[in-house]
Amino acid sequence: MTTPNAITGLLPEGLSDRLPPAAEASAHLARSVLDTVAAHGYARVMPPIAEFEETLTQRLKSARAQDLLRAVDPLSQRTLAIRPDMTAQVGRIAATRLAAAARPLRLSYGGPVLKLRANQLRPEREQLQVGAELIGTDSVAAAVEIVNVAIEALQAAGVTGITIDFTLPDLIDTLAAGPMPLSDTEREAVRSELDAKDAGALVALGTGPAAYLPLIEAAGPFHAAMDRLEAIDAATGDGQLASRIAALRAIAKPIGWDITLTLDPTERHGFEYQSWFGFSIFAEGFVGEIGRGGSYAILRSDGSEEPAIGFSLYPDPLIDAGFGAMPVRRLFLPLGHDAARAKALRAEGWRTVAALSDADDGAALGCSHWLDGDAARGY
Ligand SMILES: N[C@@H](Cc1c[nH]c[nH+]1)C(=O)O
Repeated sequence: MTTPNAITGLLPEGLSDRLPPAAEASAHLARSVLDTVAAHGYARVMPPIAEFEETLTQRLKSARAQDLLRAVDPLSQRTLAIRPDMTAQVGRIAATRLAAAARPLRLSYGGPVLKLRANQLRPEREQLQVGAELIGTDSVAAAVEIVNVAIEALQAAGVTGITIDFTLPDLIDTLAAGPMPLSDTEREAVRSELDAKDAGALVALGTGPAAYLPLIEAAGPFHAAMDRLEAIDAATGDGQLASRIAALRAIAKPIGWDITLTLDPTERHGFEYQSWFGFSIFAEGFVGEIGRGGSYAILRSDGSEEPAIGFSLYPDPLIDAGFGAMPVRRLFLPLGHDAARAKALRAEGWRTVAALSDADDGAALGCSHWLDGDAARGY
């Protein structure tokens, strides 16, 4: 007979517990990011963990029905989904309950999100997401603010070796509809070959698709890649890209020398609903992105669109690596200790662990010190 999960404590794949001290480090890191964005005027919202499936998937322009963890709600008889991303929820709040609030509207959020499938880079399906959204504009000034607040939030949390990889999520669509025409099927094929950076396969698609070949080269360290992108724009003789190029340069300009900038103009992995501008955030020593952001459009109930821009951080790998950990001083209080002295020590930042019986062992309970009369003594 197999043991029921209720007894083994087995959790579903990709879901796990955070134990001490990582659970507290996680809360501390999230607090640090939220405090940084709050200092820049972003006010926190707390959307629910689940909502009607269509409100999660239809609020942002170009968002496709995603892989969602769904359940039929016995109360409403409607399909609910657990949020895989909070940006659409913030968009819903901005478009409905905060529709009359002054723009630009700055909102922040933090909480768990659930991805239906884990990937090899991130086996966890539940992830902490902390971010900020600037609603009412997706101007260059807004992009400068969002990128810099994201960097500041990570730096305040102690992260170093940050790389920002810029992308132009709707670049292929813009070029295909203008100077470098493609049919719909060609466009999909060009996208996947550019994703794979497969020059041979791109050329084999025909002359229309082959025109996109130079874009493979326009990836890498920011300034060199930007020069190549400019050359592509000049060669198509169209200047369609000129405003995007100028915008990217303006966004890059105020970013500190200690941040590495790269450009991957056709990167679209993870940029499902972002429009003219997107960026991924990497940190040295971590595989895969630790954050992502960009411009997008929120659909209002009357069918009109509102521009917005924001970023989300996924700090779990940072927490696993020890970021957010706080040095704590734990003080064991033996039976019969001086309660007033213990209270005073707590006010000084000590964490106290009071004995409940003679059998309690402070050192075994993780205390570094014990209260001996008035004094804290090390074990
Ligand atoms: N929520 C997006 C990033 C984003 C925030 N705002 C705009 N884009 C993500 O997690 O991929």
